[in-house]
Amino acid sequence: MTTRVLDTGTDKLLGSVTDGVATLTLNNPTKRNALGDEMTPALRRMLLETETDPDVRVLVLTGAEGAFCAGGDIGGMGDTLAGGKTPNTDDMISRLREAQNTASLRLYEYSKPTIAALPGAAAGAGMSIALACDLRITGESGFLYPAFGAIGLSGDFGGSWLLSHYIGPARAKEVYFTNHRILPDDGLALGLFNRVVADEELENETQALAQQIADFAPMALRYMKENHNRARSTDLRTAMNMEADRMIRTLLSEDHKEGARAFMEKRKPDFKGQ
Ligand SMILES: CC(C)(COP(=O)(O)OP(=O)(O)OC[C@H]1O[C@@H](n2cnc3c(N)ncnc32)[C@H](O)[C@@H]1OP(=O)(O)O)[C@@H](O)C(=O)NCCC(=O)NCCSC(=O)/C=C1/CC=CC=CO1
Repeated sequence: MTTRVLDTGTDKLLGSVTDGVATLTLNNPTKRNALGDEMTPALRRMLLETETDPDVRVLVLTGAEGAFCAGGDIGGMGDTLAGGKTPNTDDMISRLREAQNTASLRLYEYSKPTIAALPGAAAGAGMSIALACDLRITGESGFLYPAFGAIGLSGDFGGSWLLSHYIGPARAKEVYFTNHRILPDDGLALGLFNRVVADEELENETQALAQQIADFAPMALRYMKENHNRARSTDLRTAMNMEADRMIRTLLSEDHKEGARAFMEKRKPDFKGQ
């Protein structure tokens, strides 16, 4: 096992790569890892950097010291979105759109599998970011919590869209309207959590799952993700046409040849990402 530390440029975001798995840790524990002025641009940069890093096959996003992320920093997010100037609605909308696109949308469209690991609260934009990941694994102390309603806000970072798609609009609206905390067992039953594990097992279980996925062929994983993401916005015929297109591309790949050879030779395949 070899671990490479990533230079994120700030101690508000920690990063490392171990055997094909990049782990980014939101690190602002006195504020439950709220997104602040240093963390958000670092996250944006590291998502781009890890996506293009050929050593990275799976991304894990987590939080330090018992929380995932408490969303925007309540004390400072208005000023940040105003760019330190007198608030101007259009400018603030542009800045928020940019922030959402470079976090939630980037994660949703990230060309490699992503896993959110929740050691505690994923609240506000933190919940949205967790929902933008492909898989969610939570410790017993983890939960999803909109938080917006409690402070007079409507919601951002794609949480409304994602939750509505995952659990249906009526249930998603109720979660938002009543500011309901989705605890591990409920989240598991709703299909929002893939796994619930003991808090002390969260890191190991997440790395084991990530490692299992990282052993698969990167091109196949990328196309699987695209097939599933696009399925939401298309009809069956179009979805099957796109499946066929991606299937043939993987069929012609070196990794498929290696996979087929390994099957015949009754050994584990060694996928090179070609
Ligand atoms: C449910 C909680 C996340 C965790 O509850 P708990 O574990 O009981 O912890 P607390 O005692 O409440 O909090 C510990 C300390 O952390 C501070 N803190 C927590 N969240 C934030 C935050 N978001 N911003 C700033 N500081 C925060 C809290 O004040 C405590 O500090 P002290 O020890 O000094 O007292 C719970 O903390 C909670 O509900 N938090 C608020 C969630 C929330 O409303 N988030 C914002 C939603 S809006 C949003 O996300 C919007 C944007 C828009 C702009 C840009 C970027 C992103 O999002």
